[in-house]
Amino acid sequence: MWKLARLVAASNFRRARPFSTAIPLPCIVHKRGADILHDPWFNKDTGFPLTERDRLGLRGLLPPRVISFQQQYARFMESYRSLERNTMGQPEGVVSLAKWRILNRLHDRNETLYYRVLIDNIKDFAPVIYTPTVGLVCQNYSGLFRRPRGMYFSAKDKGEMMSMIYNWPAHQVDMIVITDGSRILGLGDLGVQGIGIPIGKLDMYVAAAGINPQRVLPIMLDVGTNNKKLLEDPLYLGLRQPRLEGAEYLAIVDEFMEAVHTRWPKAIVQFEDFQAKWAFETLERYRGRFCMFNDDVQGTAGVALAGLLGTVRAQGRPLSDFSNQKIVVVGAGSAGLGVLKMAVQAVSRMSGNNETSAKKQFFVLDKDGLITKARKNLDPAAAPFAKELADVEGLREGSSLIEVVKTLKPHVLLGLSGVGGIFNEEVLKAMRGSDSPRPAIFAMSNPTMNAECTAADAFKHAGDNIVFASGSPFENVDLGNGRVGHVNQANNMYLFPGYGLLFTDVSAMRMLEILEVYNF
Ligand SMILES: NC(=O)c1ccc[n+]([C@@H]2O[C@H](COP(=O)([O-])OP(=O)(O)OC[C@H]3O[C@@H](n4cnc5c(N)ncnc54)[C@H](O)[C@@H]3O)[C@@H](O)[C@H]2O)c1
Ligand SMILES: O=C(O)C[C@H](O)C(=O)O
Ligand SMILES: [Mg+2]
Repeated sequence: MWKLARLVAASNFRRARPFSTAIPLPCIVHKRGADILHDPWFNKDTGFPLTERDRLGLRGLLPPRVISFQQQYARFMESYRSLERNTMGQPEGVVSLAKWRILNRLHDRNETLYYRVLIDNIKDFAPVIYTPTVGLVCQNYSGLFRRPRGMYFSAKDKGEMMSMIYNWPAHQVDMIVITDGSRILGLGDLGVQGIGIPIGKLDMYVAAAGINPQRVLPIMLDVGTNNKKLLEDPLYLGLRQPRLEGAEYLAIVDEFMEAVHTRWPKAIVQFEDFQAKWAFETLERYRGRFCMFNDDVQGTAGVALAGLLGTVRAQGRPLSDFSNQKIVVVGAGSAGLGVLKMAVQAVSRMSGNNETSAKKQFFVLDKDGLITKARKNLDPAAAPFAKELADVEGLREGSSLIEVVKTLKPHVLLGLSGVGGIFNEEVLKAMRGSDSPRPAIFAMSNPTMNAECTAADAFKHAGDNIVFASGSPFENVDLGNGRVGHVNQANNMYLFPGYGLLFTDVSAMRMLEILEVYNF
C-alpha cells in the first residue's frame, strides 16, 4: 500500500511540480525579503540561489553559503535520526512528541522540504504526524501551540463567515478537512484542540495522493466544549463555553458551508471526528447540496469492507463466501454503523438478496450490549441493525460481548467502540471457538491505548491463525519458531487520500454522481 501511495504521490508531484528544488510558484510572488523567508510555502531557507536572493531582496538576510535542497534534506534527516538515538529508552509519549515537534517546526518553516521528507519516509513518519501521535498532540495542543495552521471559525463569528473565508491567502482550495472537535479519535471532546486531526489528515492527502499542499485547508469549527478540564485550563485556546446544540449548532455549520462553497464551489469538505449525532445529521443535510463526505462514517466503511473481503481471501475461500460470514461489530457509533451499512450493501449485492436478508449475519453491540428490537429508547440510527429476539437464540437484549462471542462463534469480531482493552483475554480466548478456521479480529479504535486489544494479546489468546488488523499501528508479533503474526492496519487513511485524488480530478457535479452511483 505504501509503495502504491508513494508511486501515486511521486507521479502527481512530478506532474504538478518538479520537486528537486522547490515548488514552482503557481502565480507571481508579490512578497519580498523577510516575508518570503517567513512564508513556509515559498521559503527555501539557505537553498535560495544567489540570483534569486538578488531578485527577491534576500541578499544579506541569509548566511552567504547556498546549501542545496539535497543537503538540507540530509541535514534534517540527520537531526531526526540523532533525536531518535538521543531519546532511546525514554517514555513513548515523550519520544513521539519530540518527533512531532521537529517535523512540525519544519512544516512551519519550509513546506517543500517537509513534504519531501514526509513522502520519502511515509511509513516512519505517518505515526508521528497522524495516528496515534496526533491524538497526544490534540490533547496537549494549547500548550504546544506556537503558530496557527488552517482556519478557525467559532460561534462568536456568526454572521461574519462569508467575509472571513476571504482571509485565507490561497486563491484556490480543493480539499478541506473540518472538525468540531467533539469526538477526537477515542479521546472524546477536545474542543478547539481537535484542529490537529484536520492537519494530520491533510498531510496524508499531500503525502499519499500528491494533492497540492497550497490547495488544502484544515478547519476548526469551535462551537464550545463540554470538556470540563479544558474549560478550566487557563491556557485553553478555544471558546470557554458549553457546546452549542440543536438549531444554534446547525446554524453555525450551515453558515460555514455556505461561505466555503461561495468562495470555492468545487472544494470537497471532509467531515472528521464529529460526535455521531452530528456526523449523521450533517451528512444527510449537506450530501445532496455540497461536495462533502464523512470520513468516519464512509471512509472507515470502505477500509473495513476491504479488510473483511481480504479476510475471506486469506481463508482461501471465494469472495462470494463473504455472504456466509457471521460478523460482530462492537460499537454502534458513526464508524460502527457506517461499516454495517456498507457491509450489508456489499453482501446484498454479492448474494443478490435484499438488505433485510443480508443483515441476518451482522450483530451489533453498544455500551449497553447486544442491540435488539426489544431495546427501550432504541437509537434510530442503530435501529436498522437491531436484531429480532427470535433471530438470536440463546441471547437477549443487552447480552454482553462474551455471551455474544461464545454463543454466536463469529467469523469476525470488529471493534469500533473507542474502549481500550474491551477484547480482553476471555473474549479473545472465546474466539478460538469461532466457526472460522481463520477468525478475524479487527481492533479498529484509536489511538493505541483505545484499541480493543493489542496485536500481541490477540495472537496470544485467540491463536496464531487469526487475521489481525488494527486502527493504530502495531508491530508484527513474533510467534516463536521463526513465525510471524502479521499486523494489518485498518485505518481510513488508506482510503481518503484516494477520494481526494479522484474527486479533485473530476468536477464537483461528477463527484456527486459518483457518490450517487455507489449509493454512498
Ligand atoms: N480505524 C479507523 O479508520 C477508524 C475510523 C473511525 C473511527 N475509529 C475509532 O472508532 C472509535 C469509535 O468511533 P465512533 O465515531 O464510532 O465513536 P462514537 O462515539 O460515535 O461511537 C462509539 C460507540 O461505542 C459504543 N461503546 C462504548 N462503550 C462500549 C462498550 N463497553 N461496549 C460496546 N460498545 C461500546 C458506544 O455506545 C457507541 O455506540 C474511536 O476510537 C475512533 O477513533 C477508527
Ligand atoms: O484518525 C484516524 O486515525 C482514523 C479515524 O478517522 C478515527 O477517527 O479514529
Ligand atoms: Mg476520524
